[in-house]
Amino acid sequence: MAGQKTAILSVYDKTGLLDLAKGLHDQGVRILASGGTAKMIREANFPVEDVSAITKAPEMLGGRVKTLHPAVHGGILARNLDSDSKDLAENSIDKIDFVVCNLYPFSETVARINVTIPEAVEEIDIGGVTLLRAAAKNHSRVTIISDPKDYHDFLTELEKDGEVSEKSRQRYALKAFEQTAGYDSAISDFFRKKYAGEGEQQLPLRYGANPHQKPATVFMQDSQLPFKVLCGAPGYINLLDALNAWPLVQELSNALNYPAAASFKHVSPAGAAIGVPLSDDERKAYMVDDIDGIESSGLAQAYARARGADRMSSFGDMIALSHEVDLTTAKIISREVSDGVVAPKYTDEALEILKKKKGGKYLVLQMDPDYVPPMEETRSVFGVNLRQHRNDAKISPADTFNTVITPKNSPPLPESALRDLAIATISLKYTQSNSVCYALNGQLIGLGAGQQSRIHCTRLAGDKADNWWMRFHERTLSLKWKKGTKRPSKSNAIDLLCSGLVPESGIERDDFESNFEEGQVPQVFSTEERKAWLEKLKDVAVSSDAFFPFIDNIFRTARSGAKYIAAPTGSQNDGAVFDTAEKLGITFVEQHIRLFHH
Ligand SMILES: NC(=O)c1ncn([C@@H]2O[C@H](COP(=O)(O)O)[C@@H](O)[C@H]2O)c1NC=O
Repeated sequence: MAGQKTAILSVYDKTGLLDLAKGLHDQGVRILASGGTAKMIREANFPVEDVSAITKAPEMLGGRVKTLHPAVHGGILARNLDSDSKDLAENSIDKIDFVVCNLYPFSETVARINVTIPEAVEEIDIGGVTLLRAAAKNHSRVTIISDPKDYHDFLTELEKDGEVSEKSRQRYALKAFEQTAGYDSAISDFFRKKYAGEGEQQLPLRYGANPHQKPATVFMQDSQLPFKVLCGAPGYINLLDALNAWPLVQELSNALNYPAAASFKHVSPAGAAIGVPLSDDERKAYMVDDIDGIESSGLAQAYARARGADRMSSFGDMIALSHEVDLTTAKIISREVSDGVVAPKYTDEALEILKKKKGGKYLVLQMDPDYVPPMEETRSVFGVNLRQHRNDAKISPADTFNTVITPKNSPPLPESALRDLAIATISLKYTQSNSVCYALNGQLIGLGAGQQSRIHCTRLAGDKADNWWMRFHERTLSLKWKKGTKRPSKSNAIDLLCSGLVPESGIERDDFESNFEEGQVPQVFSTEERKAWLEKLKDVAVSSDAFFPFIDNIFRTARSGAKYIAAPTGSQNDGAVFDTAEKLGITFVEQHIRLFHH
């Protein structure tokens, strides 16, 4: 019939099929359908032709080939071009105007327990995906309906206007493209689990963020994982830590030309540092004074500093190291409570030590140092996808801290200040926001992460910096431990002493005292002693991941020896913030890039 439109129907889910067939018939549309679809329409007494009426070929191979034929796809893909019309005419093919198709239930099938590969294979829809993609490709002329929920609106529009608008065709085409994309990704997910070597492109994880969150997995879509597991079995949070800690040390090392280390907990650094040589007091405070050869290993000194920044928070850390792990560094790690380490390389002897840790369960990851992540990063939260350009802002001591706001006519910042500002700022780039970081001597000394208010970050980081500094007080350095006191207990007792929280009496006091030799329990610090010692903390560099909204932050940093502050500007209170810094003798540098991280 001249001018008659043609629809091809091939649906697994036959919901609403008869209403659709009736509606199409009422509009004078010629209906072609594949086997089961045609059968159902025919049994309801609506006119329908088998696809074989145009293909002149039977369905074959048990349904593997039904609609895969030039008579179908020529009819769908032909444009309104003379050359296409000529091709169709020469091959006696009619144009198809509407395609209605939904696919074999692959996801539902593979979700069944114990599904076999042959069962899954038979559920891979070929002809349907081809129908969807061909019709969606040619949506400038063809309408593709892939969702039974759209039958009603489609028919209503057809009845009203006698055709489907361009806008509707675009919307339906997009839906079809999304469906084929989702379908293909379900298929590749299934076969990745079956065929990709474990640890190559994918890796099952013990569980997700919590033990009841199973299953959990890590995978790459079209390439190998950028790390190898040399020992242990990573958990979900281990990998979140490792994949934040690794770029942090890589950036630190590249920016400052030193080996770098980070000690991560819950996706924020507890410590980060470069391998600046350690003083005798630092070796004592960081509990590495008995490590032979530490002075000749930059990496070991970097980790001693990173771990030493906040020993309590580093308990059970995920470590990142920028360079090949040597014996000295492995020795330091081997006696700390730690969950795992990521590094580009390990010497044989270092690896041997690490593999023995935690009864052979210590996580050792080898990172590909040449791995470059894609510029776009996507995550899904509550079923909703979020995509952004990666934070590829480059922070360097030479270029990032040149806009000195106060004092006016400031001389150039000393190299040590530029180094420490860079360490603090690069650390913030990989710290959960809000965040403020204090740094000195090539290492982070106090970090306030994940607070909703900036002053709470500034206080938390400042209190940690104070605590760190109290650990260098002579009394702390010369504590007399009871024989057998374990390193974590020492760190806890030191933390209590240094933060001024030792109670006067009671079982907590008894517990504190139990760490020391008889008659050697340290005096707590008096208010005057604390004040006098903290006044000696100087030249501290402070960085903030966003502007300071109030001057209280500046007051707080000054109490912990701040001499340099780098922060973005843009607050209504900028003027007051700068003035306060100037009054307190602090050099305030504008750092132009906001560094929120989540
Ligand atoms: N092989 C083919 O040519 C083919 N053409 C369409 N299908 C699918 O067959 C199903 C409909 O089959 P039936 O009409 O026989 O119930 C639809 O899910 C459709 O996506 C096919 N099946 C698999 O690829």
